[in-house]
Amino acid sequence: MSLEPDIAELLARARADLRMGVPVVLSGEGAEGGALMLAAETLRSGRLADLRALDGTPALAITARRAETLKARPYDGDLARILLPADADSDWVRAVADPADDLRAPMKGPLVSAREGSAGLHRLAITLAKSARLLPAALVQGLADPRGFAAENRLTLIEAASAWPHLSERRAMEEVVSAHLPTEAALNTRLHIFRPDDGGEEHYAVEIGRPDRNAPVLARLHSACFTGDLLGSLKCDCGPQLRAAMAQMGTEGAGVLLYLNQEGRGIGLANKMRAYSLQDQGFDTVEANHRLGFEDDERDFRIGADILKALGFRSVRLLTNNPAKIAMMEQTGITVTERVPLHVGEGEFNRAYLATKIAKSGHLP
Ligand SMILES: Nc1nc2c(ncn2[C@@H]2O[C@H](COP(=O)(O)OP(=O)(O)OP(=O)(O)O)[C@@H](O)[C@H]2O)c(=O)[nH]1
Ligand SMILES: [Zn+2]
Repeated sequence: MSLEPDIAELLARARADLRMGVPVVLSGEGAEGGALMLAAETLRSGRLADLRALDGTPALAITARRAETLKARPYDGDLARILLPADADSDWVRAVADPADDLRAPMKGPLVSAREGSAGLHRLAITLAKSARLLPAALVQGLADPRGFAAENRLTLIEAASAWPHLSERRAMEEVVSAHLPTEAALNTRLHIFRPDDGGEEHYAVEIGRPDRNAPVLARLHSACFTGDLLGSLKCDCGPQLRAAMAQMGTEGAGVLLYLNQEGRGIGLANKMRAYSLQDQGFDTVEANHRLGFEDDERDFRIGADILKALGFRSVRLLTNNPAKIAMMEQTGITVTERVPLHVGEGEFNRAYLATKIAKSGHLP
């Protein structure tokens, strides 16, 4: 065992740095060279000035989704590298990253995208910003000697070759603790806390009764929704779905509800509120995610399968209207013997949202 942090620990550190507005150094493979990155959302003018003092032209990396709204050319497929104009300040960078004022001030360009050179480190920078639950946009400046630069400035150094496999794989979920928790749905309820070893989000399993591990269990993969679950928001159906799922498990005497901390379909609460604000401007739930630069669903349901396996389950009767959840369960080795529909809580304020999910996100009516 070494005292040095491993790549998982370095990535956790990099996420915290980016959320504070501290730069992170990236080191690529071969022709990719090295780069300094700053998340667009937390960029401060002093740091932008320091970045400009380095050699070369910085690029603002944005996703192809965001580029589409801005009419910028995504020569790199899934992303565009916008060359930073000489007079651009931190407000300009944030305005490119954040669609809040798109309708009021649509002209940010002309935006010129880079064509030459590698976009590998720009892709890594966007992925890191996303995994820090920030807007998916980052300023990237090439560095000739990433190792030396990181050591000299005491910055976190991320090697692309070791980071990529870690960013696409899941960490093992360890159960930290469980305890009895009588609930309205069932007196015999147990709450299990699961934690990955990379400083990532904890997720919870609510076990109702003592389900047979050798038979399909009535299960629900619930994604955190602070607004719906806790505040009683009428914009979605999450709160009623959470309570109806637990009530059905209580009535049947057994079930397991996984409460996955993937707020806002995996973009985090701040970004979800940005999406809500775009919805107030007339965009639907899918369009709002795209304008922010995200895919419509950034969740990884395989985490739910991992937790089910850790609890000893192999097959489920899944309470859902979302076929993507069933597909991901099956891919991860959990058999879905039955889909149990869960239609509750439709009303005046979420009718259009639920219709959009059926029309655009493949949800079953
Ligand atoms: N980005 C974004 N997330 C939302 C919005 N409304 C609700 N959410 C999030 O969506 C997640 C719930 O997803 P749902 O689509 O209701 O449910 P599902 O889990 O895909 O499918 P079901 O199993 O059928 O309920 C929660 O994480 C909510 O925070 C929205 O307008 N934008
Ligand atoms: Zn909700």
